[in-house]
Amino acid sequence: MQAKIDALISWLKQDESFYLAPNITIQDTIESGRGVILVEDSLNKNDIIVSIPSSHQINFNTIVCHLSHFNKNLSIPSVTAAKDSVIADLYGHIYQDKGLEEYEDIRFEKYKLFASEFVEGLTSFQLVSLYILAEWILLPVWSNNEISSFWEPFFNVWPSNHELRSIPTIWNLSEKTKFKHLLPLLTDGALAHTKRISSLIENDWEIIKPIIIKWLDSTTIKNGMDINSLFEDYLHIYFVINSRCLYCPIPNRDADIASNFTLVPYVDFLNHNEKVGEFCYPHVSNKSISGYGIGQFSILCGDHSYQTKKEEILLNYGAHSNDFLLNEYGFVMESNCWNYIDVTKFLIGLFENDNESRQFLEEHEYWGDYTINENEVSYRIIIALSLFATKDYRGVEKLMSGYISEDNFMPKVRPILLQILTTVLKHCEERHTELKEVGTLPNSDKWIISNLVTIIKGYEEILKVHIDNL
Ligand SMILES: C[S@@+](CC[C@H](N)C(=O)[O-])C[C@H]1O[C@@H](n2cnc3c(N)ncnc32)[C@H](O)[C@@H]1O
Repeated sequence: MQAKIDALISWLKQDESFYLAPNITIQDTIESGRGVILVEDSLNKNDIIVSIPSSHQINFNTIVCHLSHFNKNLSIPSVTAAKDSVIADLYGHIYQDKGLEEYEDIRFEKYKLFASEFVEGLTSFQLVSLYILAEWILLPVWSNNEISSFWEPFFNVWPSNHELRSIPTIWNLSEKTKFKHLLPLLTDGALAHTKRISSLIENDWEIIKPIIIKWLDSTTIKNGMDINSLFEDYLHIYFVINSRCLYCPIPNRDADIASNFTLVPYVDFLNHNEKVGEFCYPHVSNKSISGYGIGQFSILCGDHSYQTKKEEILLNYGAHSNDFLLNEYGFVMESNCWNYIDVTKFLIGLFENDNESRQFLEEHEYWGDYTINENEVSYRIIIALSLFATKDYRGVEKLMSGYISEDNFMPKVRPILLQILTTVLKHCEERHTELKEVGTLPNSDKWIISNLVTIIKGYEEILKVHIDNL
């Protein structure tokens, strides 16, 4: 890996606006993969840790610039206008180094399929995954390994399939996974999340698949590649993007919030910490020194300064529960204050034969979305249980409006809540035992099972706190 990281840094140094603090390095561990650590001196508030030029980021904007080098008909004026000479120079150097003539680059042929209207209609996820599939997986086959992508040093430091194997959507959608049997062992919250991402991924695949089929049909020597193997590659690429992308406004993509991201080498080595607002923070300078792209992306030191050698430099990815982290990034935290339990299924069951109460809660927008975290049982639960316990519609309306306190209802709510929490805890304990058993089976993957056990333990801790307090 060190050689690949050295190659990445040399590649980044091609652009003189690249900056890397001299006192940091990458360490690679089994627990969290690559991460950034301090090697000497200190890093203090607002110190720049790393700063990456536009030219070396992958996003909707830079991809369109690269594609338009190969496809002169592809033009999105606000994006492509400024880049022509810069990108032409860049490819000029690449061909010179390889001793190739420009016409020998197969991409002039293959990228004709990128019509302007088609590209403009894509989301960032669709374009970025399609482009990476072409540059990373297809280009070596198309060119018989003679042409490598400009982005190759970046691709080379991305996680392998094996490193991303704890992501449930991969168990759900891959034909090659060995972990489908683990899907029923997910919590309800995690499984709902898996289904949501799965349908997004399948939807995106349907949009980009016609292009991939045309590419396949026009490729004579396929080296065993077919649409199914490319789906597996796409799935891998999707989660490389998903687990490494950084929020950043992308001009012309503002209608779709999920399209506002960029992939930033080296910055994407920063691992997550649950504390919000304490660690590093990003800064995007709109001035695009490279002449194209969305701007220089920098990471600066936050309130937490670094004085100790080997201390890991961390970033907060957001206030995410373990169910979320597992689904989006394929890891969990031993202790995570953002964990919560969705107990909607258990509460809704109470109203099975009580349409009037259900309707009342629906009308007042208190039906469903019942959650508990380590600090509180949500107010929605208290409202629903107050109604269930008393059928006092007027009283509950006053409670909703804040005219009376929940203390009026708690004597009746408490025993029902206790019963629900005890039932949920029993379910968790059974699941915990089941996971331990699955973990002892030959060929079980200890790391994935331990991730699932950590999620259940987090649930048990939340439940026990509230059961003890009731
Ligand atoms: C943005 S990347 C960070 C760099 C990554 N470790 C690598 O090897 O390239 C996000 C990925 O890092 C890993 N990761 C991040 N924070 C972690 C943490 N606190 N514990 C374990 N793994 C973590 C997860 O695999 C996640 O998908």
